[in-house]
Amino acid sequence: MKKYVSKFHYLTHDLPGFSHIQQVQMACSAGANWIQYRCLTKPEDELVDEINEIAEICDEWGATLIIANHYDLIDRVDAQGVHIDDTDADLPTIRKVIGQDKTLGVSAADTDELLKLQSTGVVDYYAYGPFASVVTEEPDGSIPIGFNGYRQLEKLGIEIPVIAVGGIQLGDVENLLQTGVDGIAVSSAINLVADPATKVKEFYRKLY
Ligand SMILES: Cc1ncc(COP(=O)(O)OP(=O)(O)O)c(N)n1
Ligand SMILES: Cc1nc(C(=O)O)sc1CCOP(=O)(O)O
Ligand SMILES: [Mg+2]
Repeated sequence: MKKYVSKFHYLTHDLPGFSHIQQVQMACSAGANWIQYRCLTKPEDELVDEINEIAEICDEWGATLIIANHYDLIDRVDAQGVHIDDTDADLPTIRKVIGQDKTLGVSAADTDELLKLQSTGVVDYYAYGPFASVVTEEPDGSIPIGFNGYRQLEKLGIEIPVIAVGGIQLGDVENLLQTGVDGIAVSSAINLVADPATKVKEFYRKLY
């Protein structure tokens, strides 16, 4: 079943002084229609309450909510889907757990991983990157793929939406779209600036 996948994925981040709930309120009120809750610090019981609070905000604004990694929580939260950052995860099992109606996104760092994911037949979109270096992470040896990395995709016969991710700045958007990617995912370029809501609006103006 083909599912709608937005051209713009806003990702929350664990930040002092700017909670996930505040981030989602900011993004939705600035017009974001696709929110990924990406919390790497809280225990599961706290996650459920926070996700459901965030789900209410998303409902109010008509935004889609995706949760990062915690697919086992899908029956306890009001979210449209999950994003899995481990390419080696057992994706057919995850699909069985979440069901056919939920959206399943997965991260990939090279073309072999993209093709491997495609062969599973259970993924709705790929997040492919990093496009550039990710300022919020320790270097993990992954090589930024740059514009050329996305241009190679046409030859591969990838049929599922590809979302560019990792180190994307506003000024990269036009050139990224020209490579043929279906959308972009952004966290730091919004969450770490003085006026994140204005930045969300600027990303939307570039994308639509
Ligand atoms: C849309 C989207 N893209 C990427 C990620 C997470 O990034 P990744 O590098 O795959 O995972 P970490 O190891 O950094 O957690 C995401 N959550 N969503
Ligand atoms: C957390 C994360 N890691 C990525 C990787 O490719 O390793 S992409 C990503 C999502 C956010 O990226 P940004 O903050 O640069 O927008
Ligand atoms: Mg990463």
